[in-house]
Amino acid sequence: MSALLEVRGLVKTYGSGDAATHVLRGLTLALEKGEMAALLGASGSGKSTLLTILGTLMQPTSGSYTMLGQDLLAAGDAQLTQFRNKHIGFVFQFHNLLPDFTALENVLFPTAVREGRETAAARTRGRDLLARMGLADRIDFPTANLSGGQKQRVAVARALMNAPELVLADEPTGNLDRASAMQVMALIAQINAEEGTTFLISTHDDTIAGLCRRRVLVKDGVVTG
Ligand SMILES: Nc1ncnc2c1ncn2[C@@H]1O[C@H](COP(=O)(O)OP(=O)(O)OP(=O)(O)O)[C@@H](O)[C@H]1O
Repeated sequence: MSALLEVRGLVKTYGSGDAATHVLRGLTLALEKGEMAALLGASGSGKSTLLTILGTLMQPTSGSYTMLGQDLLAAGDAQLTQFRNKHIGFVFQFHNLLPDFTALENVLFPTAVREGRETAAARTRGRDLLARMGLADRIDFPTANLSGGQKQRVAVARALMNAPELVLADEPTGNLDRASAMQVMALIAQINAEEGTTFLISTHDDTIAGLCRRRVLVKDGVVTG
């Protein structure tokens, strides 16, 4: 495996003065290409903060961040947007799907908006991903009519649409029952094995963490294990 990303000495402080919350206190973490890692830590330890910074959606207070050889803290907004669209996928606990649109439209939407058009190749990839998520018979269903587990599988397919090197998942199984959670994790593991996509998955659930090959524990603002 080779290096995908590295953050060093990451500090994130929200607010200032008496109201300051010191969340990350010099955190260092490297992820290799093809890793599947669980991100663990008590509530409020900074997991979402770290995922948001890794996703280039927020700047740290200080520290360094390189991914695929690029210094992402030196990049401008337009450059970051382009980098994020190409290389990073996101899955959240609340999937943010458009309920009136079909599963396929939801998967294609971000790519179509970015490119200003919807290509045949994109439709083929979207259909293929939904089929691999076990949703071949739900491709043309409005997502409002899908179960929670099915919706989350659509969200995983959407995150994978551009074949990103990195997928950041913030409690992706947090509101699913055990069977659906295990199904989503099995599909993530399959994509990890087949496409070499790196996953960093925050979770409070030991069983979910046990399905990942590596555990990253955040405590007192640093990685402790
Ligand atoms: N925008 C913000 N402004 C001020 N404080 C914030 C902001 N976002 C998060 N925090 C604080 O930073 C700390 C870390 O929050 P974060 O959401 O990163 O933790 P977490 O580990 O993801 O928690 P959980 O497991 O409960 O989701 C918390 O104390 C939170 O209240």
